[in-house]
Amino acid sequence: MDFATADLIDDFGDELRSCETQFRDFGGREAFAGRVATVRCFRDNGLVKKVLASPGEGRVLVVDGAGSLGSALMGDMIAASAVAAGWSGVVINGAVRDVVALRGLDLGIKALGSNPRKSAKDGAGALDVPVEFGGVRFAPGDWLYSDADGIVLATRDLLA
Ligand SMILES: O=C([O-])CC(=O)C(=O)O
Repeated sequence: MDFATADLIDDFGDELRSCETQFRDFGGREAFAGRVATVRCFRDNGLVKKVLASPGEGRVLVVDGAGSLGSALMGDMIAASAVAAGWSGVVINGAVRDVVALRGLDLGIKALGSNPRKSAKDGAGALDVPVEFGGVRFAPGDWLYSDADGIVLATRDLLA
């Protein structure tokens, strides 16, 4: 997959949404793209764990953790299961942990920061609902493109 988000913005302009959140890159894959699946949760990663263990088919999981840095919503075990299941990337409006190990995984990972504390696993939250942060709405089925410059969203596959 060969793209730059800056070029996509130049080429497609107002058709695209771009996220204002200043994420950090934690994964071994700097550029990633795919259709969006979503989870909304708060300091509970039961749903994140379940979804990332199911077939990813090249998609990107967008997790709205309400911006909480109080506990990690993904660590190296869950991230490794995402690689094995064929996910392209994970965007987390929240924290991760096992930062050193995450760097070695062939997965795009953007998150706000890290916290060694783990989250609850009750599975509280919602699956495949539209979520909003950084001034943009992430809807299931959208196309997401992410690289070092940031994240852009489209309603269709811009690279097709
Ligand atoms: O289990 C968790 O909550 C997160 C974690 O540490 C992992 O994915 O390895």
